[in-house]
Formats: sequence, C-alpha cells, structure tokens
Amino acid sequence: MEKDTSFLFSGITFNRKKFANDFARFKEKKESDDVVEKPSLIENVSSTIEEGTVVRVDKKRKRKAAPLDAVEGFSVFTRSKSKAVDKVVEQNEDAIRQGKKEYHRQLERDALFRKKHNIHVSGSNIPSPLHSFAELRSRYNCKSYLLRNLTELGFKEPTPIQRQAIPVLLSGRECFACAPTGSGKTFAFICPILMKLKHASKDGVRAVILSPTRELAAQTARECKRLSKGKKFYIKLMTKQLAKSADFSKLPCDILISTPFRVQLAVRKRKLDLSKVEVLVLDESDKLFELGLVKQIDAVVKACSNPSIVRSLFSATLPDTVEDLARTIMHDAVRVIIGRKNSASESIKQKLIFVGSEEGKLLALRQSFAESLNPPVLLFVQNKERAKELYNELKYDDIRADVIHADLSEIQRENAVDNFRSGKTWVLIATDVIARGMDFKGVNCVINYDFPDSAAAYIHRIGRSGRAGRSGEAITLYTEADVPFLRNVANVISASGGEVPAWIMALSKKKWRKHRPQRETISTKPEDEE
Ligand SMILES: Nc1ncnc2c1ncn2[C@@H]1O[C@H](COP(=O)(O)OP(=O)(O)OP(=O)(O)O)[C@@H](O)[C@H]1O
Repeated sequence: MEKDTSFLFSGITFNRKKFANDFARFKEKKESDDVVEKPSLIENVSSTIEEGTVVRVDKKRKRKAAPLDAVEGFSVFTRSKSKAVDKVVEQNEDAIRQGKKEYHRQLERDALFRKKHNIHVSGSNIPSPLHSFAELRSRYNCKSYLLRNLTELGFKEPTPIQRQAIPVLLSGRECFACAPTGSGKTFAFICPILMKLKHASKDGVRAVILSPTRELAAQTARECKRLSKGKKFYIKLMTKQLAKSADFSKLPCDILISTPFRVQLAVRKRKLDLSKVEVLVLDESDKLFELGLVKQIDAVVKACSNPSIVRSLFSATLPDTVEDLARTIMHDAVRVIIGRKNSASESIKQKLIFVGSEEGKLLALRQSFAESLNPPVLLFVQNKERAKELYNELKYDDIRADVIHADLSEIQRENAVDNFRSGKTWVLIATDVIARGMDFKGVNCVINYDFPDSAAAYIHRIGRSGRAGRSGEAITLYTEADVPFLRNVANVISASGGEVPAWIMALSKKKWRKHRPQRETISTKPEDEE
C-alpha cells in the first residue's frame, strides 16, 4: 500500500513519527474493509456549480505543493480529490469565461446588425434580431407551412421591424413597436401569433388583434388567413352580427380580429370570454389610446385576464404619452423603434402646394389631373360632408372616382375599398377612416385636399403610398388658414429627407391640437344654382 501510493507524495517526505496514529488508523481502515471513499467533495463542488455561477479558485494554493506537515490528517484520497476539484472548477471557470466572451461578441454583432438596419431597441435581455426567415426555423422551430406561405407571398427577407419584433414576441416579451408606414408591421405581429398557437383548438379565444377601424380589421383578418394557409386555424373577424348575437363559447375561434367597440360589446353581453387569451395586439395603438376608444381598450385589456398574456403595441406613430400610459399595464416591455420615431416613410416624395383659398384647391386638382393623372390616387378630405361634396364635383369628370366615409353601409365601404384595390376606381375620395393601416398596393399618389389635422394624421395618410419599399408621392394643398400649422408638417417632410422652403422652416411651431377649420363648401357651381 505504502509503495503503491508513494508516487502521490513525490517530493514530500512523510513524517511517520509525527503522524503515527493517523497512519495506523488509515492503514487499518484500508486493510480491513478495502472501501474506496466516494468522491463526495467533487460531488459537492460540481453539484453546487450551477450554470452561470462564477466560481473563484485560489490559484496560489493550487500551484504551491503544500508540505504534508501542513495538511494534517489529509488522506491520499482527499489530495487526489482536491486536484480533481480544482480541475473541474478550472474547467467550469474556463467555460464560463468562454461563454461570457461569446455572449459579449454576440451583443456586439447584434448591435452592428441593428445599426445596419436602423433598428433601435431598449429594454433588458433583448433577443438577437433575425438575419433571415430561415432563422425562424433554426431558432424557433417554425413550421414549414408558414415559411412556404412567405415564399409564395414573395417575402424574401424580413423587414427591419420583423427582424426585431418577431424574436422579442417569440421570447414571450411584451413589446412597443414603432416603424414607418408600409414596413411590414402586420406580419411582425401575426407571425409570432401563428407560431405560438401552433395549431387550431376549440378551447376558446387565444389571440386578439384590435384595430381602430372595421376596414383595417377586415384587412388584417385576410392577411392572417393568407399567412396561415395550409393550417386550419379558426380566424374570426368580428362583424356587427357576431358582436350582437354570436355565443363564442360555442363558436371555435383561435384568433379574433376586431375593433375595440365590438369586442367589449360581446364581453359585456357575456358572449365572449377572453380569460384564455395568450396574445393581445393593439394595432395602430396611438389611435386606440385616443379619447373615445381608450375606455373600450381598457375593458378589453381587463377581460384578457390570463396572467401569462403577451401584449404588444404597434404603430407608425407612438407618442410618449401613449407609451407612458401603456407602460402602466405592460411587464418588462421591449421597445423597438425603426428609424426615427414618428417619421414618414422615406420612399415618399412629399410636396406642399399653396392654393390660396378653397376655390383654388379644386382648380389645382383638376389641372393636376389634366396634366398627369397617375392612378391609383387617394384624396383625403376633412370630413364626410366634404367627401360627399368633392365626390359630387368629380363624379361626372372622366376619372372614375369613388368615395368612402363613415355614413356608408358596411357593404358600401367594402365595395369602395375592393374597387379601388382591383383598379376599377382610379381616384378614391376618403376621410381619415382609411388613413391608417390600409394596404392598397401601388397607390401612386396621396393628395391631402384638406390639410391633415395632426402630424400623425399626415404621416398615416401619406403612408398609403410608398409601401413595401415602393416609391410614392404625396401632395398637400394648403390655404391661408393652414399656414399656422405648416411648420409641423414641414418638420415631418424635412426629417424624412424632403426639401422644404426656408421661409416655411422659419415659421414658428404652433401647438397642434386638432386643426379643422371651417371650410367653404366644395363647389364650382355658381351660388344661385345651388
Ligand atoms: N418581408 C416582407 N417582404 C416583402 N414584402 C413584405 C414583407 N412584409 C410585409 N410585406 C408587404 O408590405 C406591405 C406593407 O405591409 P404592412 O401592411 O404590414 O405595413 P405596416 O407597417 O403595417 O403599415 P401601416 O403603418 O400603414 O399599417 C404589405 O403589402 C405586405 O404584404
């Protein structure tokens, strides 16, 4: 025994006299039962080294061979254990060091990638952005039907908002997302919903998307169906009829898309239980948080009582006031901003045209149509009365015009949108009812016949053109009455790279509450004929 183990003591002379008793006890024990002790110390150490724990090792102790005199009672086995422990600790420490290095390298790579795509984030532990749609599969096990649908739709690469918001939501984090009009926000929230729900179920509503208008809700429902093609999810658009009479406890529904009014109506009537909702999206969230809608939103948020719900806010304009309000209900939310917050899409060429008076507008419009009408064209006016007036003026001109406003029935509004989408209508006269979110492919020009009533309204209106990287044009007509508000729009134009005359930039900025001046009737008929 002595001989066999002597190599363990190389360089050390054992003081048998001094340790006579210990030696005898040790010898006795080994010879009597021949039990090899379990490496309990190693076990203990390794079991207490959890992933990510920083373990410190006294390197001096390790390097210097302690004289045996100093390790009174230390057995051969504990010495060997001590070496093994040191080795394990060292390996763990090495792995942790490597892990930390790699983690920091990854953070640097993410920061560079975000910079390249103009992605700004804030919040803790933000997941890496997507480099490609293929990462949806490699990182999040995305099913093939979804990737196939993306290919069919011609989505080759994620847009910046999709690159960052999708991983955030897939990691179960709540999110404020602000990205320019036409930059693919819809898929950024639909994709995580489809991936989270995995398959259809009849266990109640699991995802709710709220939109400020019926038109946008209908469009989002259509988009949801397109993206989930090949997978049978129950996707329901809340219509007037459903809100009034459907009993959702009997109606299978995985994803419900609606205006807040209709959802809260159904909840109030106890026809809709939202307690199992896992995902809640507030699309065009700043609009939803406006006075008049905020109470309905509050009712829906309260009804979605599942403690593990993931909520997100999406818009092209997200004022600080809305963020502050939303923060009171959100948990550890990540903020994702693409480009500059509250700015217009850079692919839209923006122009301001002075027309003097109301009369001048109609002349300018007809002249511009005569010179170069490049349909489809969207014409925005201040209210439904003016929409009707302008339509009456243009309907006999040879330009295939139509109109959409809140006084029309649901079917009439649907037809107006469909005809414009299909190209049957060249010029669509509209109120702000379709200013947000509507995705009309290839709108060449947006004309603000009436000056918008806020900078946000301006950004959303003109954002109906220049979508998905295409170019577009926006013309804003202004009269003397609009001059005090000109600077606010000018700022949006200049922030997105457009040119604004110096005299406009020199105007003072007027605090912009709703700017809706009393305007003269739109008519070219002499007054006695009316
Ligand atoms: N990754 C992508 N590649 C190509 N096209 C895309 C991609 N993602 C979305 N699109 C298309 O871009 C267009 C605009 O997308 P979307 O309507 O989601 O914009 P948005 O950011 O929600 O705009 P808004 O602020 O006006 O609501 C749509 O026609 C959509 O099909």
